[in-house]
Amino acid sequence: MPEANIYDPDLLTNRVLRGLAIALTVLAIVLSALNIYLEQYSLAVFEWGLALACIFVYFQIERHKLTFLQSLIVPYFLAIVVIFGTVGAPVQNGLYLWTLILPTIFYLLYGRDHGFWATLIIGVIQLINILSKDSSAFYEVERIATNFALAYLTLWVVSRAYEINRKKAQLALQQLALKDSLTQAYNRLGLKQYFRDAVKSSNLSLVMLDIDFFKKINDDYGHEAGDQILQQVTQLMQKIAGEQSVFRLGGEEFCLLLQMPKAEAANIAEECRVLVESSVFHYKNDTLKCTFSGGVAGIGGKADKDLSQLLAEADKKLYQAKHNGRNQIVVD
Ligand SMILES: Nc1nc2c(ncn2[C@@H]2O[C@H](COP(=O)(O)OP(=O)(O)OP(=O)(O)O)[C@@H](O)[C@H]2O)c(=O)[nH]1
Repeated sequence: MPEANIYDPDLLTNRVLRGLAIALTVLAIVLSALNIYLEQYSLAVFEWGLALACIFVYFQIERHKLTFLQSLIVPYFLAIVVIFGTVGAPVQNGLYLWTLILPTIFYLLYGRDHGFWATLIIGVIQLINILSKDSSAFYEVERIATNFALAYLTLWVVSRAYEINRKKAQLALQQLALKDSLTQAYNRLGLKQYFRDAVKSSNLSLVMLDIDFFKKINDDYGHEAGDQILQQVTQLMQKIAGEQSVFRLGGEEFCLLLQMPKAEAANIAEECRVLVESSVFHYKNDTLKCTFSGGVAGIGGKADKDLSQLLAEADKKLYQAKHNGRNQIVVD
């Protein structure tokens, strides 16, 4: 199942970036004013650059137009300002301490792998930076470097652990939202997400399926028996079509979304139909039988239909299958 795009403006990463852009704009303007006062003009120029970059990124997020490359501007600009600031300023200014916020920012915004490499490279540069300074009667740069390295490593480990667990929790929640709780098949929302990605490939087919006389199963054996049939029919279809391809639309209605031409999709649906028809379902001391009907619709060479058109077309064929006596798949 595809994941949501991380540059979706409503996602946590974008909110973090927006907050960072606002905070850094204010901070960069204040610090640049201070640096102009202290006659550190080159640093002030960098800080003005950072403020402008933050304003640009903020408006890109607001306009829902931020690209991945643009999202890199603020954190990397900040890292460059901190690195150059450390090079230019005496170590007792403590400017290098700003390096400590970078692991959290990189892990939160770009995830585990990007976070790891950015944290490693920036950490090594800053350590060399600090060690290249001269010690004085009041401080030893080796001690500063050791304390910096330890604090940086601690924040690195915490940021990494946090990001790994946040990602796991996010994926678990996404899965929960996309799945039907009774059958564990993907639900309508899952279908929409899957379709959005699958539609890029040609030869996409959708089979709409509906269990025959399901109301009678409920009436004769009870709702619990009906629930069990829904679960077992799902498993049988997943066995043939694959877990990713089976969606429960609601009630006793399912669909299969298959990346193949209509004729092949009809064969898969027919295999499912034969398997369900030949299966015996057990509920307490009863043995039950059931069948389903299906209608197949397909997308041609280019993506010429949207999901609702495809569903409507498959639904029409399903209606024909019901009308023709049920327990069959209608393609044309
Ligand atoms: N057990 C169970 N029943 C459900 C669930 N959702 C919907 N139903 C029942 O499914 C039945 C659907 O009945 P109908 O729409 O009349 O369809 P049918 O009896 O299958 O008849 P045809 O589709 O025309 O073959 C209704 O009785 C619903 O109460 C569910 O989650 N569990």
